[in-house]
Amino acid sequence: MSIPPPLLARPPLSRLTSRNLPSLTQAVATPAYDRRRVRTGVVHLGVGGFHRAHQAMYADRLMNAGLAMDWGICGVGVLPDERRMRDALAAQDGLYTLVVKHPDGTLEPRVIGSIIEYLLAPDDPEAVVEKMAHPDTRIVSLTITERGYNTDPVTGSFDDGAPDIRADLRPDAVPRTTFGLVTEALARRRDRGLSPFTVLSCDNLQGNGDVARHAFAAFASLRDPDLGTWVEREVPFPNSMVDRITPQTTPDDIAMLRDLFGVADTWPVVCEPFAQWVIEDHFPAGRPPWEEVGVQLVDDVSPYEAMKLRLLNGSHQAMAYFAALAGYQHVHDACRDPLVNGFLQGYMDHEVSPTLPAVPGVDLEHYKEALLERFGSAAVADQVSRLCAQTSALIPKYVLPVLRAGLASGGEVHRAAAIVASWARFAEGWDDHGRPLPLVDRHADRLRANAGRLDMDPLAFIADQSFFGDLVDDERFVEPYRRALTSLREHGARATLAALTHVLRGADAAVA
Ligand SMILES: NC(=O)c1ccc[n+]([C@@H]2O[C@H](COP(=O)([O-])OP(=O)(O)OC[C@H]3O[C@@H](n4cnc5c(N)ncnc54)[C@H](O)[C@@H]3O)[C@@H](O)[C@H]2O)c1
Ligand SMILES: O=P(O)(O)OC[C@@H](O)[C@@H](O)[C@H](O)[C@H](O)CO
Repeated sequence: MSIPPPLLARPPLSRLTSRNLPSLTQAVATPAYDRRRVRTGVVHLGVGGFHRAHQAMYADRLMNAGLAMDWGICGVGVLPDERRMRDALAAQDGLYTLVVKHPDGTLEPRVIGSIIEYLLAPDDPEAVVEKMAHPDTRIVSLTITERGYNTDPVTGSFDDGAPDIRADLRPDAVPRTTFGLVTEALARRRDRGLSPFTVLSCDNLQGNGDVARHAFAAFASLRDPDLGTWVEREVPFPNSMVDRITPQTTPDDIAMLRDLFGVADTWPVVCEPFAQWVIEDHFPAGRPPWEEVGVQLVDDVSPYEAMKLRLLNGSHQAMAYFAALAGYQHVHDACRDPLVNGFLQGYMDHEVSPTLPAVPGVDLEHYKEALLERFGSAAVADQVSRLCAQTSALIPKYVLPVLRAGLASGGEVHRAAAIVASWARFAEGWDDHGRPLPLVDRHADRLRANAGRLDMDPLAFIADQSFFGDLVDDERFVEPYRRALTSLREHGARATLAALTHVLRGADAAVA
């Protein structure tokens, strides 16, 4: 672990490349293995911050232990925006720095070497398809975000009407989407008599492997019904739970690495110390020995997923809009506000926990305490704006299942209703100080239009069935939602949290 700032002397500056690795200061860990010996076994779609802080880090750990040299990663960018990542990695021989930020301010930089190739699908889709079709490729993994699966948030059905999907389904289409690319590779493997690769989803979705199976089989069936049946039957799609808070890289992170450690890296990644990966052990084509580096291989990942998605990601949603409305930029600042902190604790204890199954080997009370500590890390400085982005794909997955379970069991739902109200208020576009709040969401126009009608109809936001199904018909949800929304609009986020705390204190005590 490296010395926290201030360092004794400013180290000389080196551009991050293979050739410059020996000249980096010892405070920066570098690959202990010969990268020229690493062979590609995994193709990964969606090389964002998280993949580089998590799966690629585990692969690097294995290689540093002299294991899994044939499980190197070929990164793939599916969207044209990924040209920036391609260029950044290409200029650095695929290397980048992962900086673990400890709560005491200690910084732990490590150069990760496990991504040995990178292909940009919009530039060369054929190369991407052939890479996946190659016999050495045994796993195709994904972090393409929740909306990347093209599934309806309420019904879960595959959105085959999306323009890019329709284009990829045309006869003789040159594949452009994840579905087009992966399905073409699978079809070629089948036609060549090769066994399929395992598709490993690492996105935050309950049953992410099942969701992926459903989406890929649906796409393949639309292309060719026999292929759809083959995908459904033959392609393994293990579920996995992934966890490591990975904020967006900021210019300050780049400057910190340059000034304190002498590394000129155009796109490092920063993250918290905690990392967890729980995977269903279903890899007929083989897998890296992940258990050697702390990954949990289990028969059934669903309890771990439910715990993580509802407690961690759900609490992120519980905090995000209240925090943004109150004017907080960073998660740790919001979490240190006793009103936000108390709201999160109440939500976790009284609304989420009763919906969770027992999780093997996990003490839930300890897990929840640790979460609040993780959120509270000023060193990590996670962005509230990150948690508020693309959340029409998140609220239905993390919060509404808790709300529905509470309604079904006659349990407490006031806080879940207030979270939905905070989202509606956020979508109106202004914080409590009158500053604009950007709405970064694939469905921004629709959400804004729904929120724009709240003056005339307080239920306009939750009447949209594509996000909320029939919840608007349940008065046990509507009544606390309406009250929270009115309070948010008239008194603001903090006053609403204070009022909720006051009102719910009695209810919580009665249940306890
Ligand atoms: N950041 C975290 O703390 C974290 C932790 C656990 C899990 N995750 C999971 O990882 C995902 C990515 O997070 P990130 O922090 O790396 O975000 P990011 O913005 O850094 O990267 C997102 C990646 O997904 C790709 N992508 C987006 N939409 C796509 C689509 N329709 N088709 C193909 N590729 C698409 C982007 O091109 C990019 O490579 C999250 O959505 C979540 O499911 C993130
Ligand atoms: O990544 P998303 O968009 O699914 O959700 C936002 C955050 O809740 C998420 O990235 C967490 O930081 C992460 O899941 C922690 O492991």
